[in-house]
Amino acid sequence: MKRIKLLDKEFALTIPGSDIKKATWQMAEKMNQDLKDKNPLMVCILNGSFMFSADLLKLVEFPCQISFVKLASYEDMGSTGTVKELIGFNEELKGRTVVLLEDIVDTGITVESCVNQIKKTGAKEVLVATMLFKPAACQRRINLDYVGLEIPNDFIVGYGLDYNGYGRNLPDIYSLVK
Ligand SMILES: O=P(O)(O)OC[C@H]1O[C@H](OP(=O)(O)OP(=O)(O)O)[C@H](O)[C@@H]1O
Ligand SMILES: Nc1nc2[nH]cnc2c(=O)[nH]1
Repeated sequence: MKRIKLLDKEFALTIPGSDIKKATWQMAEKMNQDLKDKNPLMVCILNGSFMFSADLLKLVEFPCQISFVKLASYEDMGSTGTVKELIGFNEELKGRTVVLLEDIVDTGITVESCVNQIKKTGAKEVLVATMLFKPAACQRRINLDYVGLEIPNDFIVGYGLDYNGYGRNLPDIYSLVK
């Protein structure tokens, strides 16, 4: 099993990029059926979702607008429990179908906070797409409309996810070696 070192921590390859690619195709296929007449606003939640959003959005075949928000709740290797909004929405969301694009739903705190905020704007519906989901870590009752891969409750890096800013560019996903 391939291993890498980022700062003081060691990580082992657990999800190859080929598995991520396959899951992305499957999500896009479902979205192409569900969203073709909805003219959605696709919202990439920065930073982590930049790679997933770019790969997914190249595969969508329906008309859509694309925007970005920047939220942060994770520090070092754990959730702080609060979501900081670093860059917010500037679009009119009233009456729109909004699709949030996340790299990972872990505790669910980030996505829950974002969905609640958008609902208050009068959006018609808010859908959530996440490449990765940790069911064993999730502390919130949230509806996930599109899930790429369910994963164990381990700290991971790669494909947008970082350890103190490092590792986001890796095309595969690596798990912390304890
Ligand atoms: O379900 P949760 O426990 O809320 O965790 C999920 C969030 O954690 C990561 O963001 P992070 O706060 O690390 O910011 P980043 O995207 O800039 O890395 C990830 O991109 C999600 O937005
Ligand atoms: N890097 C990283 N960020 C996260 N944000 C929420 N869960 C994780 C995780 O497992 N790894």
